[in-house]
Amino acid sequence: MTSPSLETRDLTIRFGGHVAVNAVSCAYQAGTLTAIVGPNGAGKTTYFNLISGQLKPSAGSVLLDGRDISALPASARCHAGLGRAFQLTSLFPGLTVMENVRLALQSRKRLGLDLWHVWSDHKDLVARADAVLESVALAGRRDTVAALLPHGDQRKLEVGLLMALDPVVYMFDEPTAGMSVDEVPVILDLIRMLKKDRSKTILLVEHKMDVVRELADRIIVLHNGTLMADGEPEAVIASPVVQQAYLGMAAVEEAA
Ligand SMILES: Nc1ncnc2c1ncn2[C@@H]1O[C@H](COP(=O)(O)OP(=O)(O)OP(=O)(O)O)[C@@H](O)[C@H]1O
Repeated sequence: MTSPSLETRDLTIRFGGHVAVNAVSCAYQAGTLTAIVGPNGAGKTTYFNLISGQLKPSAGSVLLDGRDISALPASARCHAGLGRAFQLTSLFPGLTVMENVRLALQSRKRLGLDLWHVWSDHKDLVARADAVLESVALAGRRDTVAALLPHGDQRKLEVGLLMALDPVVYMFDEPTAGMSVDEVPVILDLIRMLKKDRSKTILLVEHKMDVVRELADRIIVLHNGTLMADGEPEAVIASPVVQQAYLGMAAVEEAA
């Protein structure tokens, strides 16, 4: 087996006396989508926050391509290749769709204040930004101000910004939450498209078991901050302990 692109080792965080994530060790391979499931309060978002650097662990480490990134702040982890979708908070609402993507491409190349490079690379950036907009089906909206986009298109733009950063690892925390019935398939199509790139590792926190079942190559289950199941979707979903105690019969019936 090839070395994992992302790994957590004994990752732990305590809030006062409460252990929200408890010694979670897990390795994630390129070319796989892992769904992280578990009941409310299981520690899924906290685990994500520890990986992306929004929270500092009480113990344990995070490795990206074998490098220990535990001491890096969130912004440096992003530059190192961890791409996390934050629902709409990463958009510049007053800029156009094209300008948003162009800025994301520039930030990846760390061109921010180097005016000569900004100028000489401008045409290349615009061409690449157009390619990103094409892949997220927003080419027709390139000159629209982001704030004026319908909600579903804003979410597509957010995925486009993430793609512009070309991360090694994509992290989605309930990407379809709050979306209308029409918008959900659009985001799921984008995740399916990202999955085709076998060099990428995708982590997905998702409550909807039908979505998990369709997209996941592997499911891990967190409960009370502890990793309590890990394996292929069918086996994890079918395991009695997960069905009865942790997913709830409603979720299991929905997935059937
Ligand atoms: N900053 C914090 N301070 C104190 N407790 C916290 C903090 N963040 C999370 N927790 C607690 O840690 C536990 C795990 O929360 P978390 O949000 O990670 O669960 P989750 O699995 O993502 O839940 P949900 O599915 O409802 O989003 C909860 O008991 C929560 O109250």
